[in-house]
This record gives sequence, structure tokens and C-alpha cells, in this order.
Amino acid sequence: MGGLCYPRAKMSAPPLHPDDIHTSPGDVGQDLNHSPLLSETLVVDPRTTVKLHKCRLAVTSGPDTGRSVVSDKERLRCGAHPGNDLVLVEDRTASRHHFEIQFTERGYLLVDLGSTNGTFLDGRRIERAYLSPGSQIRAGSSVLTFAPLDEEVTIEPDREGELCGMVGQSMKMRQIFGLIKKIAPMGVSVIIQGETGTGKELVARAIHELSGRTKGPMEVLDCGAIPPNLIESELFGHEKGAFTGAVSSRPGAFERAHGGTIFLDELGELRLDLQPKLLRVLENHEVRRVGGNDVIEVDCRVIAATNRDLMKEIQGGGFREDLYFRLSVITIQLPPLRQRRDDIPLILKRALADPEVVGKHGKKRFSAESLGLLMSYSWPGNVRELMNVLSHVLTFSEGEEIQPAHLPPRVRGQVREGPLPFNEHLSFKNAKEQLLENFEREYITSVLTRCEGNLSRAARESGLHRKSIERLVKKYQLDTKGMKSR
Ligand SMILES: Nc1ncnc2c1ncn2[C@@H]1O[C@H](COP(=O)(O)OP(=O)(O)OP(=O)(O)O)[C@@H](O)[C@H]1O
Repeated sequence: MGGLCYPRAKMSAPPLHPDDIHTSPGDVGQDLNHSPLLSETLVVDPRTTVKLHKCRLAVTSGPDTGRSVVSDKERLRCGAHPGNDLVLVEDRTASRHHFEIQFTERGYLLVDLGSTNGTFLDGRRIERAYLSPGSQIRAGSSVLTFAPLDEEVTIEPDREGELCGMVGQSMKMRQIFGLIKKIAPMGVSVIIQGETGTGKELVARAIHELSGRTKGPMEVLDCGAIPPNLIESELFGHEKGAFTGAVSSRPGAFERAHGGTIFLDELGELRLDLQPKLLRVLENHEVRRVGGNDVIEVDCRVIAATNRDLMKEIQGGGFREDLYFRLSVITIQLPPLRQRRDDIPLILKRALADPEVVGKHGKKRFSAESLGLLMSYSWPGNVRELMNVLSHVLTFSEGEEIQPAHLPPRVRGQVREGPLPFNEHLSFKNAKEQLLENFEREYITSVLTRCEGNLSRAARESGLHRKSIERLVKKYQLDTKGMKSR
């Protein structure tokens, strides 16, 4: 299924400042179900609108008169072949794949697909031309009339506090859930923007799961994690011998995603010289492997994510505007966790109720004081950091109630006091190793967060060598980019 929305259909709620959010932890640690924190504390416009695009194509003259189609796809195909959206069954002079109508940034584009007898717009033979309301298209001995059908849709916040593994009770997240449900069945491209750990991949998975493409695969490609010299072959594939080390042919992510969804994570990291190539694939729906001659048709929905502000990147010359416009039919802006603190208790509650967690650690709950500290921490690493803190806490807390002493010092906002949280059930050597690792991780995360991910500054402040900081960042897989203030 495909679908059309006007580009730059964004969530229209006004941006929130952390100071707009008033939460007070109160005595809620005992029962998160009845927590007053779960009541709405964010005041945002509860409704948002997106402009959806549809068009109608109707045969108004010729042997197929009366046939018509209403489509919300990015491409509407017409011809004699039964696989087309509008099939010219009776017209013997129409080609199998005669023409298509693409929705583009500038409007509806009529494209001849190499038909034998040509495609004519308002009497003139064309290869590519923009359509207007009421345009007359001639293909074979048929005349077809084109009509755009605009629709402004109001997205209501979802009633549920969960969607496909995502938890969120705040108005902002429920708006996003509502938007995902609306746009998932359409084929439109989506850009998901948000700081690291805000759940961009979960949103992409939800869109895939709720689309008509679930039988197809979801391919994830992290554009930031692939060495620059391999990114092209990872995206488009390569033929044997295309470069040193290409010992066999390999399909790229686009081919592997055929029939499903491709998720381009960290799109902002994509090399500038590869951006036009990606744009061509998106426009033509076909790829050519590195070192190959064959053109391979690909049908996949594209979802991209970035923690960069792409508009700023465009201004700075780091990202191509045409690629951005092609991809951002819908933009979903995920708010950082500090702007939806009232989601924290629910996320924790769901995680603690996970049967695997209960099986391993028994029943656990947060004391009011510890929940209060979790609610007031700034969460530079967002939900991922919250999850990491939770697993730290589960390792070190004994008994049912989690106390402030079990929380990492950075969350407590104070230096460590009292007994060291070591695991007495481990051997001395292992307990010491674990304690030391926890100290290293906590210390380095804390100093890097304070220094906004700047390694040299962190080295100066901690008295460590920069190389040692680099080693620790790698060892604990810390995301220094996510620590930068925005
Ligand atoms: N709303 C949520 N409810 C429950 N878990 C969440 C939510 N959002 C994120 N998470 C969890 O947080 C972690 C990070 O999520 P995810 O990988 O989707 O973030 P991301 O924005 O794609 O991160 P990055 O920018 O680093 O790629 C995962 O463990 C995910 O399950």
C-alpha cells in the first residue's frame, strides 16, 4: 500500500520547554498504577492535522470507459497488465505498463513508461509533465481524466498508553501514537527526528508492523555505523569483484527490503556524494549494484531517522534539500524524555512487570524518594539511559523496594555515600571487577555528560588521558553525541 501526504506534515503541537512541565513525585512509589503522576501534566494542543493527498483517475472515453481508481499511493500505474492500479482491460492499443502518476514535491507528475504508442497530455505527447485538476491523458485509444482529492485529517491523541512495545502516557506520545496509526497503512516516506535513545527505531518498527507490509522484511541500515567506503555497497549491493574484498555478489539493503520497509538510521551521517544516488533510488524505485549493469526494481517503504536537525544541516551544506523533501513526506519529532517526565513511571512500571524481569529479580517497586529522583534527572540518553539505569538498579538492589542508594550517583545528583553496592554472592575477584566496572561506567558517563560529550574537556576535568577516555567510551559503548546539549 502506498499513500500520499503533503510534505512537511508535522505534529503541530507547540514545542515544550522543560520548565513547562510541572511534576511532583509525591508519595507514588508504592503503586504506580494509582500514581497522580500518570495524570496529564503537559499542556499541549491535543489535536494535530495532516494534509493527505489522494487522486482519482477515470477512463472517460474508449473501450474501458467507466473504470476508475482512487489512489493515495506515491505512484499510480496504468496499463494493460493486471498488476497496474488502473487496468485497461479492453484497450488493445495500450501498453502493459503505459504510464504512471507520481506524487512529488511540486505536484502530480505524469511519466510515460516507455509505451509503444505514447502518452499524451491535453493533446501533446509527453515523457514527463505535471498534471492539473481535470487534465486529460490519452493512452492507446483511452482518454482518462485526472482529479486530485485533497483531504485534511485531524489526528486525535490515541487513547492507549502503549503502541507496539512503546509506552507513553503523555499527551505528546499519545499524539504520536495516533499519527503512527494513521500513516502506517499508507506507503509514505517518514523521517523520525529525535535525540539519541528517544525510541526512533521503535517508532519505525511500529510503522512497519501496522502497515500492509508486515509479510515483507524490515531492513535496518545504520548509516553512521558503516565505514564510508562500504556504505554504497551496503545500500545498493555489489557484484563479485566490484572492489577489493568483494569475493561474491551481494544484494544491498534496498534489495533485501523488497516488499517491506527499509529503515535508514542516522540518515544525517550519509555522505554528501551518496545522497543524489539515494534520491535516484527513491524516485525511480530501482537500484544498480556497485560494479553491476543490471537495473533491479525495488518496492520498499522508506523510513529514516536522525538525531541531527536536518534543516540546519541543509543550511550548512551538509545535507541535500531535495533528498530531505523527498523523504520528509511526514516528519515525526520525538520529544526527549525530560519533556515528557510523566511517562517515566509508566515505562518503569511496564519494565518491572516484564515476566523475564520478575522471574530474574522478583517483584520490585520504587520508593517515592527514588522515583522522585528519577523524575527530576535530565536523562541526556533518554529512554535508553533510563533502561540502563533500571538494569543497574536491578543488579544492585535487594528486597522489594528500590531506594535512592541503589540509583547511580548521577541520578541522585550527589557523591556516593555509605556502603558500596557490591554483590556479595559473587567471588571476591568477580565482585571487585563488577564494582570497578560500574564505577568506571558511572564516573565516565557523569564526567562526559557534564562536558557534553567533549572528550578533551572530559580528559582535562578528570585528569585522565584522552586515549583512556576513548577506550572507556568504547568499552561501555557510550553515546557521546547524545550528551551534547541541543
Ligand atoms: N516509549 C518507549 N517505551 C518503552 N521503551 C522505549 C521507549 N522508547 C525507547 N524505548 C527503549 O529505549 C531504547 C532505545 O530505543 P531506540 O533504539 O528505539 O532509540 P533511538 O532513538 O532509535 O536511539 P538512537 O538514536 O541511539 O539510534 C530501547 O531499549 C527501546 O526499547
